[in-house]
Amino acid sequence: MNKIYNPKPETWSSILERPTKTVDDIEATVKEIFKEVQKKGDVAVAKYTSLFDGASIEKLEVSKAEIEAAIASISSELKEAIQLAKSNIKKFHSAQKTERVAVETIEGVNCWQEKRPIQKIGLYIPGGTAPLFSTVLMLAVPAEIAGCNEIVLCSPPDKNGNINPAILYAANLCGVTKILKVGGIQAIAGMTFGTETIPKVYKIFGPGNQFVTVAKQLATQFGVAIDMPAGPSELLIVADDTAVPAFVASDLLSQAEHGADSQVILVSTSKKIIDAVENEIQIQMDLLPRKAIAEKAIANSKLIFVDNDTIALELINEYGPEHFIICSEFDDFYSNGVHNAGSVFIGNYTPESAGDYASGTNHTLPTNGYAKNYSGVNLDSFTKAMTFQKITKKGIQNIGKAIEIMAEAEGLQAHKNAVTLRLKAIENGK
Ligand SMILES: NC(=O)c1ccc[n+]([C@@H]2O[C@H](COP(=O)([O-])OP(=O)(O)OC[C@H]3O[C@@H](n4cnc5c(N)ncnc54)[C@H](O)[C@@H]3O)[C@@H](O)[C@H]2O)c1
Ligand SMILES: N[C@H](CO)Cc1c[nH]c[nH+]1
Ligand SMILES: [Zn+2]
Repeated sequence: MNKIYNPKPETWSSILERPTKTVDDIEATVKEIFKEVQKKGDVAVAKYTSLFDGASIEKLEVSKAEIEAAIASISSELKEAIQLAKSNIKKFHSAQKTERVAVETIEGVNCWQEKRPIQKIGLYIPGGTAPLFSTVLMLAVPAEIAGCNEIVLCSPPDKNGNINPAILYAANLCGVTKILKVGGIQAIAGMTFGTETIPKVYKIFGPGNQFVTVAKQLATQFGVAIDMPAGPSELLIVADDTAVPAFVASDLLSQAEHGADSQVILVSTSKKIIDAVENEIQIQMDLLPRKAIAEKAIANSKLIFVDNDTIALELINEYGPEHFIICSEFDDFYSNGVHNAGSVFIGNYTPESAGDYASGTNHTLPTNGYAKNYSGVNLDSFTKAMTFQKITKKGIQNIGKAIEIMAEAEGLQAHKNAVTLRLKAIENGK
């Protein structure tokens, strides 16, 4: 890991640069695959599934028999763990429901806002190097609460053409309506244009590698909404002498093991903690089954010493991490002062893994600095806010003159007439 002491603010952006490929590196491939899927549908999907996943798929859609076999293969221990996580995710996301907002802005002018579910949605569940069935819970549970009625799920098949049984189990448990064996760019293209087998959706959700993330961004150019760019995982920890080095190292490794392009950063006001964490990382990393992956991410990662908490907070807000862990005596200072982070974890007993699986918060979060302008997935991600209004005769009299004057000033006579005709009708006793 690179240790950096008191970096100057003008060097922060280069020090904190993400190790991910840039959009430009990937865009040409994404565009080519989109074009082909749009033109050739399932044939193109099959071609790219064979190329990138090494699988030859006869039937893209997962059958009932495959789902039943998956349910039977899951241990009762895992089923119980999934149930506990689902229950907490459901509790936290149900509490995010907002009431209908209704206001009489002026006598006779009634305005209100109501939420409506997005009817057709697509969920992308990563499966390249680890089958992230926990992501099914994070997306399908709030989708069900919101009332989305068509929930399509895409996940890459393994070489034998199968999706991991835990993904199928969780999808079935959470009301997914169609499961398709397709991943990567070809899955996002399929849900964008629709193919013979993959339904076209209105909004695509879910994390993925850089190929998936760039594909989701391209999908928006074809009229499909996306949740946000949720790419390779990131974690920034701020720790002082009250932190436990072994805990801090375990958290950093938990996100490093996602992928070689994950980024983990420690910011500290204590040189002692930096050295102790560095030592612990080496000890713990050697024992990990995914050591080869974690090692690459750790090689890119940074241990940064700063003189005080004010500088640390500025640097953290400049970076905008997906996950932010606070292990500091001054946790209120950091939690009140952080503006740019996807999800915040406070205290020595709040590992990031809790949010990944079971505490109840959502783990689909903005990466690559997008925490500066995007929220993570939440209940509102699955709804649209629609406004309504009903105006009485008294109401149009109250606002009519203002509308006429404003329409006239914009040079829009027809707008003005729509009010004038009504005001005259009221004057004439109609
Ligand atoms: N931000 C979040 O909320 C969040 C949550 C969970 C996971 N993640 C991230 O999701 C990612 C999952 O990545 P993954 O790779 O394991 O699974 P994935 O399902 O995202 O990607 C696998 C697919 O990528 C495609 N692909 C691979 N190499 C390619 C190439 N050279 N050209 C074109 N397409 C190619 C293949 O089609 C393959 O099916 C990780 O980076 C992890 O950190 C992020
Ligand atoms: N940490 C990931 C989000 O960046 C989510 C996840 C799923 N499973 C384990 N972790
Ligand atoms: Zn994780």
